[in-house]
Order: sequence, then C-alpha cells, then structure tokens
Amino acid sequence: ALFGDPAHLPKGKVYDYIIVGSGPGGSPVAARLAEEPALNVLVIEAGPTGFDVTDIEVPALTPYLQPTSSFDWNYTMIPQPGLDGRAFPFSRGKVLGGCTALNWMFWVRCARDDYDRFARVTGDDGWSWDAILPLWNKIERLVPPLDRHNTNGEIDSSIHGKNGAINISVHNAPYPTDEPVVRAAQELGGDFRLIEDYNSGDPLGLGWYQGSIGNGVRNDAATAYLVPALQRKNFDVLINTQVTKLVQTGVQGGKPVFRGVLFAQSRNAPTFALNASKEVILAAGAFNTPQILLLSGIGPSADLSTLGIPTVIDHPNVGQNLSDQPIVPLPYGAAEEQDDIYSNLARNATFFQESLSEWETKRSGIFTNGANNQLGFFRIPATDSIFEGQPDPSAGPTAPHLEIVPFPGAFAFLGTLPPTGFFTILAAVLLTPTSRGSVTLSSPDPFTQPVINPNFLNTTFDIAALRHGLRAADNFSHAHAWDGFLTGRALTWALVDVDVDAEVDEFARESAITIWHPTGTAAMARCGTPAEVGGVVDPDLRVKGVEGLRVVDASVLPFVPAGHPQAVIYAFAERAAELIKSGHRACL
Ligand SMILES: Cc1cc2nc3c(=O)[nH]c(=O)nc-3n(C[C@H](O)[C@H](O)[C@H](O)COP(=O)(O)OP(=O)(O)OC[C@H]3O[C@@H](n4cnc5c(N)ncnc54)[C@H](O)[C@@H]3O)c2cc1C
Repeated sequence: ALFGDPAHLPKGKVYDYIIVGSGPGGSPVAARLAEEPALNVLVIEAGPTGFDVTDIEVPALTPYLQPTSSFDWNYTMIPQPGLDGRAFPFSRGKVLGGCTALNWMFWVRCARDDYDRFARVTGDDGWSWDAILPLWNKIERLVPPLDRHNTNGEIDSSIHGKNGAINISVHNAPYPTDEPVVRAAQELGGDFRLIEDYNSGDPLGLGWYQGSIGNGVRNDAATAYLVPALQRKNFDVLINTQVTKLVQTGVQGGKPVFRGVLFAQSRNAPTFALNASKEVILAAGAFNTPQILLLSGIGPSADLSTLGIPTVIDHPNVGQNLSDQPIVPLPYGAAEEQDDIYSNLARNATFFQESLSEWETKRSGIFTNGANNQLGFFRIPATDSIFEGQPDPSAGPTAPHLEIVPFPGAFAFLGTLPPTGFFTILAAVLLTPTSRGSVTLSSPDPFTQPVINPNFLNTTFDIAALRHGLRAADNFSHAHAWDGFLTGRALTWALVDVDVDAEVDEFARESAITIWHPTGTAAMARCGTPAEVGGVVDPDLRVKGVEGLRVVDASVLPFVPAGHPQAVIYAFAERAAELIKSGHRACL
C-alpha cells in the first residue's frame, strides 16, 4: 500500500528489504523483490507522488520543470572555477520515480565498451554488454508512435524488448528541425552519418531520439515499476519521508551490520526507526546516497571527525569520484517563427493552450514528443593532438567522446531567451570528462543539502574536448541543408571567433551547464578493501566492509557512461535484483 505518514505503517510488520529512494535504481529492485510473495518490501521516498501532474506527464513540457520545481531537491552546486566561478541549480527529482519523473527521457543504453569497462574494472563479467543484453527484454516495452509514421531507418525494433516495464518510443509527431537535421546528416556523412539505432551497442553517428515515453505520456520508474507492484500485499511505499541515517544493528564476521534506518518527514517532525531483516538498499542517487553514508559514519574518517560524526568504518572513497557531463547550448537564429517551438510556447499563450488541449483530448501534436527528435554521438580521432600525453578517457572504440543535440527552439529556463527572435539550439555535450568532483557534508544535519562540487572543466582535456564538440556542432550548422532555415550563430555565440581557441573556450566556460548526469560517488570496484582496490561497493553492489547494506543507483557507476544514464541504471537495478534473489556473493 501507499503511505503518506510513517505513523500509519502497519505495526509489527517486518520488512525483509527496505529501499531508500524510488528512482531507476530503487524502483526496479523493489518491484522485482516484491515478486517473491514471501518477501516484505518497503520503499521510503523523500518526495510526493507525481501522478497526474501535467508538467511531469506531458513529455514536451519537461523543460518547464527547470531550473527548479516543487518536485526537486532544488540543490545548487558550489561555484565552479572551470565555469568562470558560476554556481547554478542542480536538478534532482524529489518525487516518486526520482529524476525519471522530471528527466528529458532520452533512452540511451550507451556503448558496448561502457559495460565492458564496468566488467573489466570490477572483474565481474556479469556487467558486460553481452551479459546485460537479455535484461532489456525485462526493461523495455517498445510502443509504436502515435502518428503511426513509418519508423524504418529510425529504430531497429528487433533489438528492443517488447514486454518489459518501461514504455519506450520514437517521436510521436514531427518537429520542424527533423528535415534539415536529417538532410544535413546525409550531406555531411562522416561523424554525422545517419544510423538506424544508437542502442545497438555501437552508438556512433546521428540517430533518432528514443524516449521513455509511451502513447505520448512520460513513463517513469514509479509508473512503470511501483504502480503495478502496489497491487501486492507484500509491498509498501512510504512517501514524503526522508531517511536521515543508517543504524548499526550488530556485528557479523567482524563487520558492522547496517540493517536499520531512521526516517522523518521534516527536521522538526518525529523520527521513526525500522530494521530490515535482510538488507537496506540505498538508492537515493549520486548526491544523497553518499550523504546518507557519511551521516551514518561510513566515509573518510578525517572529514567525519571534523563534523563530529563518529567513524564506524573509514571509507575514503565515499562521495569522491563525482563525474558529470557539461553541456553547452549553442544558439542559432531560425528564419521562421514557427520553427522555434519553445520560444513560441513561452511567448504565445494561445499556441501553448492549443497544444495542451490537443494532447489532452486527442493525444497528438507536439506535446506528445520529448524536447527533441535526433541526437548524434561521435569520437575525437585517435590522431588528434588532444591525446598527446593524455590517455583516451573513453571506454573503448564504440564509446563516443561527444554528443550533439539539435533542439527545435530556445528554452526559457536557460535564461538566454530574449523577448524577440527565433532560434534553433545545437547543444554540444562532453561525454567523457576527466574532471572529478565530490559530494561532502557541511553539517551533520540530514536536512542541510550536501556540498556538491562537479568540478566542471577542470582539466586541459575537458576544455579541449568540449572545444572540439563546439566546433563540430558549428560545422554541422554549415551544411547546405540548413539554408533558409538557420540564419547563423546568434546571441553571444555570434560574437565568438570559432577559429580562436581562447574565444571558444571562454564561451564554453561562461555558458556550460550540467546535463544532470552525476555518477560515481559510491563507485563499484573489484573485491578487496577500499584501501587495496578503491571503490565503495563490490561487484554485487554491497558496501565494502559492511554487512546488510547495498547501493543500487547512479552512485555505483565508476565512470559516467558515454550517453544518458537512466537506461544503464535500470539495467543495473534489474541485475541487482537478480543478484539479491540468487544470493550471489562475488567477494568474501
Ligand atoms: C533534469 C534532468 C534531465 C535528465 N535527462 C535525462 C535523460 O534524458 N536521459 C537519461 O538517461 N537520464 C537523464 N537524466 C539523469 C537520470 O534521470 C538520472 O541519472 C537517474 O534518474 C538517476 O537515478 P538514481 O536512481 O541514481 O537517482 P534518482 O533518480 O535521483 O532517485 C533517487 C530518489 O531517492 C530519493 N531520496 C534521496 N534521498 C533520500 C532520502 N534521504 N530518503 C528517502 N528518499 C531519498 C529522491 O527523492 C529520489 O526520488 C536527467 C536528470 C535530470 C535531473
């Protein structure tokens, strides 16, 4: 059942598993464990439900959930030296479904080499591309587009799951940018060659967007996994409640056991306690999972003692290794008003209302789409001078370094939308950052936000690679296919001499934002103690040196995958459920 108040949880019910957080890490694990009728499963989620919320359900309204919303933790990162000292909001879903309830729904499995590197660094072949492949049948449910257009060349349906938990689909309606983007790709070829499906394991090229959308509605971790599981008597979900600390419940084989959780609805509300009989599973995301570990005395002891938190286990890597991908939106002028969907929606209330009514009454039109219809992945050539004295940070030859994303319009939340003019955005994303940041505590108070430092553009490689991406995106804009559509670089981007490194770099530093893909703050590593082999969790995602505690969320990814991470996290969660059910134990 769904509970809104911890005081109403069934008295005396013993939960085998308590899962903290309901994103793509927590929800699949919880729902799969609840498939075993003998197991009692509880999810504790800090946020409310997002059911029937228009901005969450309507795919094209996703940008309206930025930069802050009532379904968000509304975190801010600390000032970033690599971004000219800027600090800006760092969106994280505080809602059932976690960030999948407010993300941009890009469905990207990422590259074969991303998984094979996970297998390599953990010594566990179960994380390889080939081993994960069958899981897509449990995860994906490929839904035809609502406009029934011919999807030949847009997706290879033979490689996708048909009966899994999450609806995925290609676009449901055309965008004005579709034609020039596809023609530019055909004209330029090379890095921009059209590919049928970037989810084949080899994503290089330009392909059509696939989204976690079905029948014109967002499908998130809550609607896909939790809602069906709530039919089960052995499955409970507690919302609006934050886990504030893990509690040591004993010692087993010389290791502290952490099967207890404390939770409360606010700083001044009563605190409740529960113990899981089998495991606590942290799935609170790349910022809050390390926060909970640190609050519980699992982390670097020097940092903990500064805050007066007794160290239970000295874990130097908790909260370290934060990786995220910077994105730079490049504005180009659009010749025709109707080609800039997002400026029109922001400025023209009638157009907005008509689009919404069309979605509500007919489930058609642009509101059934995600925010764009194509994306391209490409590599920096191995011969580029960027790699002199710098090992290639990508996972291997199938993994891109860079992404370009054409958007049909300019977004108000970026703060770059002037009162007049029409735009197309060609965004460039650095997928393989070498900069590493951290998540730390400024206070032992669980209701104080952790200190978030992604450390963007802190290495020579990162700024040079992003420069390569900005130039590639600009080259894309020069295809003849854009003639009559784009009017050239716009706003402050028009003032940059793209041939001058320093000017391009300065533009990147003053305009990059996060693409919201933080990972790696409780990274998995091979068996052995953290001091020997690094990492926070072992290849089974158990916290090293501790019993009864696992992490299943973006924190465990030791490298940010070269794409968009939600599909990868769903796959990790599905495998985690299998590992838990089978009692698998990779390490002693
Ligand atoms: C705006 C935005 C756009 C994005 N776009 C895309 C995209 O298009 N494609 C893609 O692949 N990825 C995208 N992502 C990233 C993707 O959604 C995340 O990587 C993914 O959701 C992370 O999953 P997670 O389970 O680690 O954490 P989350 O999804 O963050 O879930 C963690 C959950 O735990 C809850 N929680 C946290 N602390 C506590 C606590 N103490 N007690 C109880 N509950 C707690 C949170 O409220 C949240 O519900 C986007 C993210 C954002 C924010």
